[in-house]
Amino acid sequence: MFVKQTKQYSVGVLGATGTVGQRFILHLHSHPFFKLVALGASSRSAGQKYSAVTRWKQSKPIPATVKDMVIAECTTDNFKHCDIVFSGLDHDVAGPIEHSLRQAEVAVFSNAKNYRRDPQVPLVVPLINTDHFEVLAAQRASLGLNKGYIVANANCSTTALVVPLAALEKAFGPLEQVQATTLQAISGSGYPGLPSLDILDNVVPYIGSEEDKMEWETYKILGGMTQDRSAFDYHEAAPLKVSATCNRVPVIDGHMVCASVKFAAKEKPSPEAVIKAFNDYRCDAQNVGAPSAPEQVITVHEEQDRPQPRLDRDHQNGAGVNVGRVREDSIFDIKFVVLANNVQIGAATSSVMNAEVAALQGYV
Ligand SMILES: NC(=O)C1=CN([C@@H]2O[C@H](COP(=O)(O)OP(=O)(O)OC[C@H]3O[C@@H](n4cnc5c(N)ncnc54)[C@H](OP(=O)(O)O)[C@@H]3O)[C@@H](O)[C@H]2O)C=CC1
Ligand SMILES: N[C@@H](CC(=O)OP(=O)(O)O)C(=O)O
Repeated sequence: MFVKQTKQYSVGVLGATGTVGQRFILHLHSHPFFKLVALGASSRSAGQKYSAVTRWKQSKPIPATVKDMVIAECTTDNFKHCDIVFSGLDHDVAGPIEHSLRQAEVAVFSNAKNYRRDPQVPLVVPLINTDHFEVLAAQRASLGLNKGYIVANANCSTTALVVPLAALEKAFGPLEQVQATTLQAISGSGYPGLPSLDILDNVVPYIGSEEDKMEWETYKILGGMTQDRSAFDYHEAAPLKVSATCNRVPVIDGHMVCASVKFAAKEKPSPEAVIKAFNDYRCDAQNVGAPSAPEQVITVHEEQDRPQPRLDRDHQNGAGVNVGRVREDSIFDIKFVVLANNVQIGAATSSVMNAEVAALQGYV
């Protein structure tokens, strides 16, 4: 049941000074549902004005309503007055901070990896599986909570990959095998990222634990819940097998994934049918009117040399994904390239859109 949005929610941002945190600020400083009331970062930044300590790296200026806000330490007391907290915290510290805010009855929407594997925490890409919010009742019940919960969004490369996979499953049924090779932007590793002497004129064929995350997160996102909606049972996604190879490339923003897909059904769709399925794909975030939802979830580029990070990452404010080069694969069935803005739909936009849908569906 969808509830029409009438109220404004007080929201806070943890990790507000960071790469993801800065995107949160740009999304939230004038949002139709959310009023930004609290900012948190480390003790190095706490007690100081946002503009004084943040190494602001956005082309838009720090919003006037935010620049004089004073950063707080990420304690429960400092954020328990918020209805919603968005977390762009470093994973080294996110776990206990997010947990204690949930215990204080705050709805936490997190970018960090800490709770993604928790069987009662929905791992939600808002362009795909907001129906997984159904498990929140069980999460609250098992912790004795009325309002508090944690919703995680996915790893940025996983997000790029799973959106077209979800569209293919919806149109043509289960997938059997997926092989994915990434070309990931430097901003994925936060600020200041890799030293320029490591990444300029170079490709680094290793990103710690990224391949593992792409493989199992895909199962959880595309997989189902138990029948009673009390937990996720992502091993049910079998017989899907995902193999990922991850590379860091000298691009600032925008993760590209080259994917090859094998369908479970004997009948294989043509590239034309796959393009139609991508074009036709819609999601709940659009259907419920989430303000950050893109017009088009998957934009299919017809030019042979698109999508490209520099040209396409900001299409629709980076809220959808871009696909191109859809063609037959001589070993798998179909192959294509997908580009997603890692700091928008790969991070802050996902959290904000998740919270918008949660608010519209009465979960906040
Ligand atoms: N960059 C990306 O593309 C993506 C990132 N993520 C995840 O989002 C999270 C943030 O990433 P990103 O913005 O890139 O990281 P950054 O390193 O740019 O920012 C980290 C933030 O965490 C804060 N922080 C660090 N230590 C503490 C502490 N002890 N207590 C409180 N706050 C602290 C920092 O505050 P201070 O300035 O005071 O040090 C800063 O605000 C990570 O968990 C990351 O894995 C997820 C998807 C994509
Ligand atoms: N590891 C990703 C970014 C990231 O922070 O991922 P995660 O949220 O899964 O830790 C990258 O380097 O591009």
